[in-house]
Amino acid sequence: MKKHTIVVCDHIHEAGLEMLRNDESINFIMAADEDKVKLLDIIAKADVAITRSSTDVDDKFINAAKNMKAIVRAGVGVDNVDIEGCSKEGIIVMNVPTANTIAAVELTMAHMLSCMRMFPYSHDHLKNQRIWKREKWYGYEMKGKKLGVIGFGNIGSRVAKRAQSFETDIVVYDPYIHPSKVTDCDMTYTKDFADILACDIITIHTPKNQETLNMIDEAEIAKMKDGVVLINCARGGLYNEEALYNGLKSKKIRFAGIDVFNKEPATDHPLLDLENIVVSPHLGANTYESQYNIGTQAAKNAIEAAKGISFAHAMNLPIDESKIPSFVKPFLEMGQKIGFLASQINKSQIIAIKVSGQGEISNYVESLSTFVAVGAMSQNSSDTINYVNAEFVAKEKGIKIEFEALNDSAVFKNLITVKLTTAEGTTSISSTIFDDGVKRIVAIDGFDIEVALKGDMILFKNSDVPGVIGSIGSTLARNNVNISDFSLARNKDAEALAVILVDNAVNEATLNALASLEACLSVNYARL
Ligand SMILES: NC(=O)C1=CN([C@@H]2O[C@H](COP(=O)(O)OP(=O)(O)OC[C@H]3O[C@@H](n4cnc5c(N)ncnc54)[C@H](O)[C@@H]3O)[C@@H](O)[C@H]2O)C=CC1
Ligand SMILES: O=C(O)CCC(=O)C(=O)O
Repeated sequence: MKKHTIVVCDHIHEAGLEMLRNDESINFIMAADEDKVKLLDIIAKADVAITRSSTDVDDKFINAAKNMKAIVRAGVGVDNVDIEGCSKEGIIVMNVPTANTIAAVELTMAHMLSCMRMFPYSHDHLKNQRIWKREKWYGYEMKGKKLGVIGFGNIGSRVAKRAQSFETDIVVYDPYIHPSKVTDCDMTYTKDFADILACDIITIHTPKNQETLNMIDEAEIAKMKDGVVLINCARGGLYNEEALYNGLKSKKIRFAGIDVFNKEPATDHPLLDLENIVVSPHLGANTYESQYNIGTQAAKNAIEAAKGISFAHAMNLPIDESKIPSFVKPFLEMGQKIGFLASQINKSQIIAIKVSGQGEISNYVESLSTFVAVGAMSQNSSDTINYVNAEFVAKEKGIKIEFEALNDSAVFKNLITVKLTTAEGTTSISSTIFDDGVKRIVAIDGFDIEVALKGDMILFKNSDVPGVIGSIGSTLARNNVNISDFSLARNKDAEALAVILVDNAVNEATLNALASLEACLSVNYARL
């Protein structure tokens, strides 16, 4: 079996490392403690890399990453990843967008309250200097103050909600959202940045890019209230650091809470010399819960990307995400998984891939076909297949990719059907996503079946005679395979198909034992 190499470039949670170690198809290399120059040699072998903010994905990294299919940024911000450079080399960039949201929100609140009450300073006075001087430590209340929130995404919106419970008035600036997202929460939405500058406390939660770099500079600080409090737990440089220093020094800015710096590590930064600043060394994501979530999600996404099953939260897709409604992306991911599944059921040389869409998803069937092709061609290919090169590789291999929009389904709001034709014949799989968000297969080769699209799956086709379910169950039990879900369907030709989800990997001997059951017509095994 060809092993896929995943290199972990920065520290992630042990649970994520364990997932990489335990997957027999993964060659896992831990390089978090390697010197960044040596790392360049190591990533030359990598199919996928997992990075955090300590590893810059720059031109040196990209040039060294000769085999790289994908990079998983184990966190949100991708400002240290050259996404355009990656796209040119066909490298998919993925992030883990919500796993550390709460950690970052709560750290922001800690900074805000620390600034309002100068808490770390009074703590230091008593604890380290043994001075009891209550009259020195008068702070301010959050109640009745105006908090300006720049960026109302996952983190900003939750910071705003938490501050609201302190009876703080919230003013939000985020030109990329619908104002009702803010006004529905009884907060004020503004398009005028001056309204933010007029607040008592300002916190920023945007990505760092050309538009947001130095968003708060000398001119903006000059327009602020005297005694304003500024918080930055997003990225260094969103507040110009020199302007921030000057504002704090002159006491125009009363206090600042800063988790992030333009250049990190920042142990020698002039801001650290000031006495009206609370700092932390980029700890936004540092909770046990968040690191567990990020580590395991990054590992799962890296494994799936290495195998070509899916590229969750890909940021450089061949389609403009801002032009597709949010319901489409999970269908694209599902399409890739279905392609991958079909290629495990029908293992011969691929001749054609046809994708049909019904419902609103039919408007996106061309993009869907690219995702299905990536999934289908990844299984038995020594090439690196991704969204960027899938069409080209298919053409080279003589694989025909077709797509069509069909009339709405009588049953499903949205339905996609993938037909994979190989030298052995055609396999057809239909799938949908129900309102609960779970991706489900609803038909395989004409059998109407309902089964979740995940995990280890045995597809057992048999003549529809009594006693088959029992003998499948006892064969699996004898081979220590635990069934987690069993779905059964029949067709009009007196045949039945069982799709059995199992808890652990199934070996060749077990599959042979199933194949030898009297009524068996075929057995297939797929791993998603
Ligand atoms: N300190 C830390 O350890 C952490 C820092 N972060 C940083 O926080 C940032 C925000 O994270 P999330 O809320 O999860 O991202 P998100 O993508 O959910 O939200 C970002 C929001 O900023 C808005 N935005 C973009 N450009 C803007 C502009 N010019 N003006 C106003 N709003 C603008 C977007 O419309 C979006 O609503 C990340 O990009 C990352 O850099 C995230 C996690 C941990
Ligand atoms: O894990 C990290 O590198 C810090 C988290 C962070 O800054 C992010 O997720 O954007």
